[in-house]
Parts: sequence; C-alpha cells; structure tokens
Amino acid sequence: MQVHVADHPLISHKLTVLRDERTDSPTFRRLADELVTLLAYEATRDVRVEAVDVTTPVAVARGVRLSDPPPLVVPILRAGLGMLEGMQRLLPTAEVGFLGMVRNEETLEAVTYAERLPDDLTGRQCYVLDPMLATGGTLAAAIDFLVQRGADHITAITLLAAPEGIARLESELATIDVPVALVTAGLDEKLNDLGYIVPGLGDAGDRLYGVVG
Ligand SMILES: O=P(O)(O)OC[C@H]1O[C@H](OP(=O)(O)OP(=O)(O)O)[C@H](O)[C@@H]1O
Ligand SMILES: O=c1cc[nH]c(=O)[nH]1
Ligand SMILES: [Mg+2]
Repeated sequence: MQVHVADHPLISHKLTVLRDERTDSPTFRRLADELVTLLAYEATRDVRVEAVDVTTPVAVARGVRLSDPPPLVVPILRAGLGMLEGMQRLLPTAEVGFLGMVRNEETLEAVTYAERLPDDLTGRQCYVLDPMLATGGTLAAAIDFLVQRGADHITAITLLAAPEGIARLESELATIDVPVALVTAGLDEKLNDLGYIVPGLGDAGDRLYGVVG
C-alpha cells in the first residue's frame, strides 16, 4: 500500500487546531472540511483523465477532462460524512456511495449497519473517506466491499492514521490484486488500550456530531 503523509504547513496547522480538546463542534466540522479539500488535491493526483481539445478565443488547445465513468466517493458513516462536502468541492461530478460502519467499542470489530453502493464497480476508481484509521478493521472491511464489486483502484483519505492500522491493512491487502493508496494528514504514534489513536483527536464522530448513546 502506498502511504502518503501530507507534509504542508497549512495542513499541519489545521490538524493541530482540530486535535485541540477546546475546539468546538462547528469549528471541528469546518476544519475537517478544509483539510479534506487539501488532502483531496494530493489524493487525486492519479485520477483518471482523457485527452480533449478545447477551443479558446484564440486557437484550439489540448486539455484533459475526467474520464467516464466518474470516480466513486465513499464516506464511511458517521464520521466520514464530515469529509464528503470537502471532497465534492474538488470532484463535483463524482458519484457517492455510502457505508455505515461502527466499531464495537469492546471487541473493536467493525460492524456494517448500512450499505448503499453500486452493485457493479468494475473498472471504477474509488475514494474512501474516514477521518480515523485506528485498528484498521473499518477500512479493511470497506476496501473489501469495494474489491468484491470490482473496483480496480482505491484511495483512502484519512485525517489521522495509527501504525497498527496501516500494518493491518498492509497484511490484509497482501492477497488483493488491486492498488490501494492511503493519503493522511497525520501519522500518529500508537493506539491506547481502548483502541484510540494517541495522541489523536478523540472520537471523530462525537466531535463532529455529538455523543450518541
Ligand atoms: O480503524 P478502526 O479501529 O476500525 O476505527 C476507526 C473507525 O472508528 C470511528 O468510527 P466509529 O466506530 O466511532 O463510528 P462513528 O463514525 O459513528 O463515530 C472512525 O470514524 C472509523 O470509522
Ligand atoms: O482515536 C480514534 C479511534 C477510532 N475512532 C475514533 O473516532 N478515534
Ligand atoms: Mg465514533
């Protein structure tokens, strides 16, 4: 798996404010939105395009446009929803599929409670959005959904990743013949005993949308 940790002072600045426990929910949502737009610029470096001619007021120029079918963007509910608009800002013609997943906080196993993806993703380029890659169980299951349906290129965009999650993805992807890339704003130190990223930012879903029981 190709891993790209964003190295840009604006991204680092926004991530620092995002982590701060004093940052309120409206500010957290705005920063997550801004961060994903900056990350999307990096993550779409290899988005598929085709050559076209465009007529300017002066002459014909050679250009490119996004290939058809457009990429599929998949936010993982709940927290991934906070990254959708920021991604659509850069890729407005992308289609959007949804996966609802929640981690069992005792076993740390990911449970899928909603799925709305195209049945056939043969030859599709997919972008998965989830702010946190912790144990990697959620992202591994999401990638599996996409690969089973034929996706042939997957990029995951996260705000924070833990080394344990990257290692798990790398081992699970070893048997998969689909290129997978990870673009993340930060790579943290480790997981704690509860499976939270350290130093992390806490529970991304709760910070975006509030604590649910
Ligand atoms: O890598 P993992 O160990 O699987 O953990 C990461 C997952 O945990 C969080 O979701 P959560 O289960 O809290 O659901 P939420 O988005 O509804 O808050 C986060 O948004 C990821 O989806
Ligand atoms: O640190 C973590 C780990 C999993 N999910 C979160 O929202 N935060
Ligand atoms: Mg959560």
